[in-house]
Amino acid sequence: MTEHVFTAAGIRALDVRLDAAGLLELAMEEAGRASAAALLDLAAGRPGPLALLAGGGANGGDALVAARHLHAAGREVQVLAAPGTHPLTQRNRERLAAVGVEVQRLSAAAVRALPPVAAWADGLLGTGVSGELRGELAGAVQALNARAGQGSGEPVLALDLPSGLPADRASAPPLTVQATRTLALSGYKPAHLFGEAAERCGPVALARLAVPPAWADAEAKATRPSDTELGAWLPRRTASTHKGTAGRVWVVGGSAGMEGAPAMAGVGALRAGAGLVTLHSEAELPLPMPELMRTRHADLGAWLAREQPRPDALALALGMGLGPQAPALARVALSWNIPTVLDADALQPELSGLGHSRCLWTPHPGEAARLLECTVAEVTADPLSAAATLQQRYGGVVVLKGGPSVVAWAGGLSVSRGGHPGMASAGMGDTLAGILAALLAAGMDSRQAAQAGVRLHARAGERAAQRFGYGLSASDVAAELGGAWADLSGPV
Ligand SMILES: NC(=O)C1=CN([C@@H]2O[C@H](COP(=O)(O)OP(=O)(O)OC[C@H]3O[C@@H](n4cnc5c(N)ncnc54)[C@H](OP(=O)(O)O)[C@@H]3O)[C@@H](O)[C@H]2O)[C@@H](O)CC1
Ligand SMILES: Nc1ncnc2c1ncn2[C@@H]1O[C@H](COP(=O)(O)OP(=O)(O)O)[C@@H](O)[C@H]1O
Repeated sequence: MTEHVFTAAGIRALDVRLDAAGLLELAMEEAGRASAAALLDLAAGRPGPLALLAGGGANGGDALVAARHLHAAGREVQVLAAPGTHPLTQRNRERLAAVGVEVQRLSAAAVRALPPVAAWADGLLGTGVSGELRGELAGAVQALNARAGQGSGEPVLALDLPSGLPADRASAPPLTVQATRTLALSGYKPAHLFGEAAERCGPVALARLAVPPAWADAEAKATRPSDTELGAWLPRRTASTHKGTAGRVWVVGGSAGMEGAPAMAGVGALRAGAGLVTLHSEAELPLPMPELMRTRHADLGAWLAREQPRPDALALALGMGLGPQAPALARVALSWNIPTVLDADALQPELSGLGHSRCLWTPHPGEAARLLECTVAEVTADPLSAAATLQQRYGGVVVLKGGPSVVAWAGGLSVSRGGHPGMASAGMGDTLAGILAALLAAGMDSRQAAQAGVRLHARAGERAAQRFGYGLSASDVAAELGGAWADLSGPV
């Protein structure tokens, strides 16, 4: 099932819909029940009470509901709460009192004074945070981090978000809760997925809540498609498929000293099912697999100018190690209007506006910063917005690579799952460019090819990491593509 990624504004809009339908209170009840279950799981095997911290807003309401469910399950709870500002939070505080649970006033001193606990729930602040933490919440968060970080072993479950962490950004302010785990409510937020913010969350689990899918689709900023959905898009071979119909890929790249990049792209294309892969270069390229074909050109520009796009299924991957002539060659390739992946040296600002519906741009954050004429930090602080802006400026479909990668098309965004930190090594992006070209050559549309190709690559990385760990190389990842394909779509 598709998961959603919401900004804080998206959650506010969703809450307005829930409220209008009389469902917001039920959603808080569900959030609290899921939080109680997640806290029990985190505390499993640890002695002592469960401590719940509640802020004044709806995030605090979730914590108070969780406390009621834990109490009903026979667990000892210690509840520290700020005065309720949200009506549902006040109501749940009254309900907690009615079942006999005492609520202490939240303060840093009260956090420090609690006896050893089995685990903490941080329900101080969720998507409603604005600015740096202030007042008693700042003190309480410092006291919590000090306790949990001082070898007490007391784990912290963040409800929706670690308090103080803005939902929409990958960067993190100096003071936020450092969570052991986070339970995302309704959907993921950008902070759960990217950069330093994701590190403050720890591993993130999702509690969907009973939100109608159409509302989630309407209010989400991005989706996170499941492997089953992506696998269903992958092309299927039949007994009558032959190499000419499986898809033909031309890789155009390489220059003196950069001979490996197009070769890696070629391997990626072959391993992703392309029937015929030819490397075109002015340089003498290595052939890491004898199944690859290679044509050396005296002048790539003159060759491309003479060539006509073939009528048979053909996709281009252009730019890997190509050097300064890449943008001029990319211009010619784009004028052919055939499925094309532009990578590495072909990712240049002068190509702005030239993308078409069958072309993919595959920048890493450094290349994205060059294309957007901004800093890398600006790209990585908000990868969803950066990918959307790139798509608007360049056209076609954009794959902003990273852990995770973002795919942007006209009118939509998706975030990839999985991958492995060992994939931060040379040639990994070249392999991806080849995979994407193979999927385009097999007839997939560019949006689906981008989403499925990025996940195939990430899945192959996960599989290769089981064997090679951090010593992962792009060739190891390519070798796992067949297995990754089977994981997504079942045996071929
Ligand atoms: N559909 C869903 O997913 C559902 C989500 N739900 C939950 O709702 C949560 C969002 O709740 P929310 O909008 O009430 O905001 P929330 O995070 O509690 O913060 C507001 C409070 O924080 C305070 N405050 C703000 N900044 C501050 C600062 N820097 N330093 C100190 N204080 C600061 C602010 O005070 P004020 O600024 O008003 O003085 C106000 O009291 C969401 O994360 C999820 O947990 C479910 O319950 C229902 C369905
Ligand atoms: N930490 C990570 N987690 C998941 N995937 C990653 C991670 N680091 C890098 N990758 C993936 O590896 C690839 C690296 O691409 P790129 O930087 O272009 O490599 P190169 O230019 O060396 O070929 C991208 O597809 C990216 O998504």
